[in-house]
Amino acid sequence: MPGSIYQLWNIFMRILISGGGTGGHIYPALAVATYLRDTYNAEILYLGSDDGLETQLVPAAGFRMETIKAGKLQRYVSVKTVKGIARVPVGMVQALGIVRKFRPDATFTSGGYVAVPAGLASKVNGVPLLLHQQDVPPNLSNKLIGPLASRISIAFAASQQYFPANKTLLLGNPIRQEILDVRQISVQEARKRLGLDPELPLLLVTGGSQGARHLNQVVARALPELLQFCQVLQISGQKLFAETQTLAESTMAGLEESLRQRYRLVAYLSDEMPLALQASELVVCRAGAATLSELAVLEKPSILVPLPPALGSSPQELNAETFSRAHAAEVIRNDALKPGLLISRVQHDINSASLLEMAQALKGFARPDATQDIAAAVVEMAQSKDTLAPAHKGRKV
Ligand SMILES: CC(=O)N[C@H]1[C@@H](OP(=O)(O)OP(=O)(O)OC[C@H]2O[C@@H](n3ccc(=O)[nH]c3=O)[C@H](O)[C@@H]2O)O[C@H](CO)[C@@H](O)[C@@H]1O
Repeated sequence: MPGSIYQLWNIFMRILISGGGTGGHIYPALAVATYLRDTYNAEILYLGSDDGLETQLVPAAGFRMETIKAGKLQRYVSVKTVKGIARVPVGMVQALGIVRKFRPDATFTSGGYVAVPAGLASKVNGVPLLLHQQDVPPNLSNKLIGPLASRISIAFAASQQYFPANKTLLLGNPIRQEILDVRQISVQEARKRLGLDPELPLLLVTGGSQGARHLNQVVARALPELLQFCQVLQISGQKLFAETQTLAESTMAGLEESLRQRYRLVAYLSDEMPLALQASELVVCRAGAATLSELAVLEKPSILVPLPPALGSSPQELNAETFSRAHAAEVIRNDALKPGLLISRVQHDINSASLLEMAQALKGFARPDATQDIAAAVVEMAQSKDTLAPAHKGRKV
């Protein structure tokens, strides 16, 4: 509890935060950093890669940042791999210097290759490290620095199998406040605020922060049938907007205007994303960790089309499997997704008790307090400086 004496003490608390690469790694780190700063008055330094998305997002969020040369960790060999390896020792030396100078009381990392030198440099300097695992299976950087961590926070219980039980805490993924707040608004009201029909079921389609081409195309082809019984809000992803629009216009060409009105295509939603999730009856999406955590908190049933591992090293199939095994979501494999199958599944779900069943099962995955719980665990580590201090909530799994 951050009382006044604590806050006085906390003026002197310094926390190093690191995580990079995709928004999927940076946003949770920023959520925890913001909570630590605003609630515990902690001094934050963000350690990022000099060529990552964090160079834009972190200063925009108002945090001090130091950057290093972090090598990209790839499981295959290419020119990039060699260049990446060459950057590793340089980045390590830079990280060591930054940690020595800042002298943090604790470090929090949320994945991405920059987390490796941040974690190593913290360990070398005796700084306790809390490492956050967002997806069900650990990513490469977390596999590398997992053994150095004092604590590991996991988002889903299924991750427990990858880490030692005595230092693992099931705390969930940080979720932005706007998503938590939108629970106060009814589904009908959310649709109204988006200018949609308040009474017609809404199918939300999202391929994660970048969009998913195959998902976009299958949905666009299914529109003439889907629009007979629901309205569709499709988020294509910035780069895929034009091609999705062209396809959707051609498949809807013969449809009467009243049905065409039921379709809305956008490239990306920023402030309106929480409303769009809350307005939906069913979501068709990839199985990224942040998306799944948001669906759980809002109890939104979904048909998950996980990104297949062949397109990179995707943890999404395991994420999706975890949800479907608990009946918290349905799964269609990427290569099995065809317009006919999508139409029949959506039609069946919208008119059946399976939506209620999924909503009920999602409660088991919902962790609305993740940000504050993770922040509290970081503070506890910082205060005790004990690398294996007892869990603040005793929620070890
Ligand atoms: C291709 C890839 O590498 N994907 C990974 C990436 O996913 P990605 O970066 O796509 O992250 P997620 O799907 O987990 O989350 C997407 C986030 O973007 C938000 N959003 C999305 C669309 C939109 O229009 N507006 C908006 O605000 C969602 O609300 C959510 O908060 O990081 C995740 C978390 O480590 C991993 O699980 C994914 O496997």
